[in-house]
This record gives sequence, structure tokens and C-alpha cells, in this order.
Amino acid sequence: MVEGKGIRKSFGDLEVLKGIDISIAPAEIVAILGASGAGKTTLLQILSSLDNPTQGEVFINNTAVHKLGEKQLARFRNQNIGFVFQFHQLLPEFTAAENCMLPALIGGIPQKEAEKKAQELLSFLGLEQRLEHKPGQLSGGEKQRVAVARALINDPAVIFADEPSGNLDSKNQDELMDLFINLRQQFKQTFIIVTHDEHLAEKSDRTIHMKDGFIE
Ligand SMILES: Nc1ncnc2c1ncn2[C@@H]1O[C@H](COP(=O)(O)OP(=O)(O)OP(=O)(O)O)[C@@H](O)[C@H]1O
Repeated sequence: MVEGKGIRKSFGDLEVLKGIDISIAPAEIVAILGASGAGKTTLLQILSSLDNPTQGEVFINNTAVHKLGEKQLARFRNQNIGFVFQFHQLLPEFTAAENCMLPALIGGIPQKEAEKKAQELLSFLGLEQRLEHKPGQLSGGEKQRVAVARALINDPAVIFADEPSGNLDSKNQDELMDLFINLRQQFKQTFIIVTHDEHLAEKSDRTIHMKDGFIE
């Protein structure tokens, strides 16, 4: 499903990723762990096509994403990938339902259909009473669930999450991981999650430990 071959990444003289080979199967939940500065976020950004490797290749769903042009890549991301970040990055002037449906509208789904899908997803995530709330009227856990719904709206095959629970208390952290496991069961998505939390990582199918730009 997601494959990185011989990935190296340098920022100027600093080599942050030093030759990484990684292969993640469909419907697998993988947690990437490691000390601060080990290169976890850099690897996630490259595997998810948000950044280019200095060397190496990335395949998502058998597509060589490093070879796509900018327009093709934007389209590919919209259709195939969901992103969840530590800070939910919801648009403050829009309601939960509007935030959730945005990627569907960008992908060309008609408004009514996008609305319906957003309602279904938010209800599935226990937010049926919050559809018209704006992010400022939601709790941290609720905001993060809206962000998860937004990541799921185009039925992506793979979800990349960078410290998705980093901003949540331990109860909400647990709930978020259980949600990912539940979603994988329902929709068979692949989840690749950068986390500092060993407890969360224990619930994943596989943990990958990074150290100084290598996989241990
Ligand atoms: N755009 C950039 N320009 C220069 N250096 C960068 C850039 N992005 C990351 N780095 C450096 O690359 C190294 C790895 O960063 P990265 O964010 O991948 O680590 P991480 O393992 O995710 O750490 P953390 O757990 O603290 O988020 C760090 O030393 C960081 O300073």
C-alpha cells in the first residue's frame, strides 16, 4: 500500500533520513516512534507525498508519487490520502459539517452529496449534535474527531497522522486510537501514525522505531 525505497533526506548539510526502506500493507496500522529529532515527521511527510526525498522512491497504491507533477499530485492526494495533524487545522469560520465536506467539494463531489457524507461521517464519530458548531464551540477531542471525519470524507485508502493525539488528554488519546482501529475494521484503511505515546503504539499492528535517521 505504502512503500519507501532508499529514502534519504537532507536539509542543507544536515542529513535527516539516511537510507530508509519501509513497506506498509493494506489495512495495516503502523506507529512510528522515536526520540525527538529522529526524523519521524520528515519520513511521514515524504511517505505522504507532502515533501520530496533527496533520494529514493515513494509508492502509494502502486503510484510513484515522487514522479507526479504538481496538479496530478494534488488530485492524487485529494482522492487517496487523508491527513490528521496534532493541531486539527479546522477553519474557524466554518461549521464542523462544512469543514468536513471541504475536501469532497474540492474533489468535485456535488454539494448535496458532500453534505450527506459529512453528516454520516460526523454521526458515525458521535458528533451528530455538533454539525453546526464552529471549531471554537467544540472540545479538543471533538475538534480532532471533526479533523478525522474530514480526512475520511473522500474514502482515502491511507491516513497519515502526525501526533494526532498530542494535543489531547489521555482519555481522548485512547478514544482516538480506538476510533482508528474501529475505522480500519469498517473501511479497511491503512493508518500510518507518528506518535510519542508508547501506550498508543501498543494498540497498533506494528511499531517502527526510528533513531538518528534510520529505522532501528
Ligand atoms: N525544513 C527543515 N529545515 C531544516 N531542518 C529540518 C527541517 N525539518 C526538519 N529538520 C530537522 O530534521 C531533524 C528531524 O526532524 P523531524 O521533525 O523529522 O523529527 P521528529 O522525529 O519528528 O521529531 P519530534 O518528535 O520532535 O517532532 C531535526 O533535527 C530537525 O531540526
